Amino acid sequence: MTLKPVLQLSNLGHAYLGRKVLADINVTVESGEVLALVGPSGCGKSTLAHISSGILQVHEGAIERRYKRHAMIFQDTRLMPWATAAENIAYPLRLARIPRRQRRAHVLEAAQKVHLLPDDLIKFPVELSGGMQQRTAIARALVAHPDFVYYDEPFTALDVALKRRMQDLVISNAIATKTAGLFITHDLNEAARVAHRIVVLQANGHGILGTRQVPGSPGSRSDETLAEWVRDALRNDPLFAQIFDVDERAIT
Ligand SMILES: Nc1ncnc2c1ncn2[C@@H]1O[C@H](COP(=O)(O)OP(=O)(O)OP(=O)(O)O)[C@@H](O)[C@H]1O
Repeated sequence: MTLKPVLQLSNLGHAYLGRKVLADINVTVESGEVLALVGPSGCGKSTLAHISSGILQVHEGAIERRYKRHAMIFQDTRLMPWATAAENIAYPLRLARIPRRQRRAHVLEAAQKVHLLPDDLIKFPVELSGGMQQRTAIARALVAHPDFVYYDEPFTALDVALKRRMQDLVISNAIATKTAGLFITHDLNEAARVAHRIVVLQANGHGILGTRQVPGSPGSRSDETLAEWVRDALRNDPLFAQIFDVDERAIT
């Protein structure tokens, strides 16, 4: 029996005020697969994630979602400043009307996954470091056990060491829970580290330029293997040249 993709985008397109940003997008994400989406700035990556997740309405093409529950992690953590870390993490559980006494155990479990301590949980976002805030946002995304996660450049603003730790968190969670996802990033090193496959989106709403399978699987690749693969991709694979060659200002 062949498994059906958990997310299937067919001939998806989108325009803002008549200006085409996405066209002919055909993407599938298989069960347990993390698919990275890279492309030049302004090529429509976030728009694609917003349409796929239902934040934006589909105007052109079709989406089949076969996952049960999705979560989103953004670059901006979008934590509620008036609520403690624990209350922020518990928010999806409140929305799902999980009784208060059950929420605590779920919050503690999610906090443990991202290495937040009980002392951190009683703090407000302003009292947490940038890394702790991002951990809180990841815990909030994972608390309701999603089987699909949209990552919209979640770690772009973080320094190299912190970015790596956050990537490790999402990789280990995705492996442990077989969670599929769509991971948007500007960073080919990040894409190669967290994803099984990489899709490159073209600028000017011209659709998908190509797809590459990254050898091995996330979490099992050595730093050397990854560095070599990325170096080779940037030097010898024309698919990746445009990520760095095209600038949003050139888009007409
Ligand atoms: N609500 C909107 N109204 C009008 N234009 C928009 C809107 N949102 C995005 N755009 C434009 O659509 C294009 C695609 O934007 P989008 O944010 O999806 O690209 P992106 O690839 O995620 O960009 P970046 O990598 O810089 O985050 C951009 O030119 C952007 O300015």
